[in-house]
Amino acid sequence: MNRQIDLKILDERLRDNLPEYATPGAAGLDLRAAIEKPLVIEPGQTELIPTGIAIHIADPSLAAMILPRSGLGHKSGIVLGNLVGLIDSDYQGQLFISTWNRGKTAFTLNPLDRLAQLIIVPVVQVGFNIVEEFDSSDRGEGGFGSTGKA
Ligand SMILES: O=c1ccn([C@H]2C[C@H](O)[C@@H](COP(=O)(O)OP(=O)(O)OP(=O)(O)O)O2)c(=O)[nH]1
Repeated sequence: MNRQIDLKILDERLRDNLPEYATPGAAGLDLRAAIEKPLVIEPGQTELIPTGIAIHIADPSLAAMILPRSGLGHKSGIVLGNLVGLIDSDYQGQLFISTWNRGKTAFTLNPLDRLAQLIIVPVVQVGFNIVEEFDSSDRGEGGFGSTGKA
C-alpha cells in the first residue's frame, strides 16, 4: 500500500481525474490543467496554470517536485518556466504549473489536459558545522569538467 498524503480537491472536475500512477512502476503522477477553456500559449510565453488540487505532504523528510512531461517538452516545447517546481512539505495551497512554451509554434492547452508530473522525493534537512578546513577528499576543489571527457 502506497504512503498516503492529504489532498484537497479545489475544482470538482478533478474528482474523477486525480493524479495517479499510469503503471505500477511509474514514478510520476500526472497533473492536469484546471482551466475553463482552451488556452493558446504563444512561443516564448509563460502561463501559471492551476491544477485544481492542493496537497499537504506534512512530513519534512519528503517533498514533491513538478517536472515536465517528456513528450510535451520534446515534441511541443512545453516545459516549466521555473524548470523544476519544488513543493515544500508544509505548503497547503493549490499546486500551480509554470508553463513555458519554449518552442517556435503556438500551443493550445485544453481543459484537464495532463500537463506536467509530480514526483515525491525524500529530503534530508541538515544543519551546518562551521569549519576552517574540510577533511581531504579525492576531488578536492576540482569541478566543472576537471575529470576530463573520455
Ligand atoms: O512549480 C511550483 C513551485 C512552487 N509551488 C508552490 C509550492 C511551494 O511550496 C511554494 C513556494 O515555492 P518556492 O519556495 O519555490 O517559491 P519562492 O519563489 O521561493 O517563494 P516563497 O517565498 O513563497 O518560498 O509554491 C507551486 O505550486 N508550483
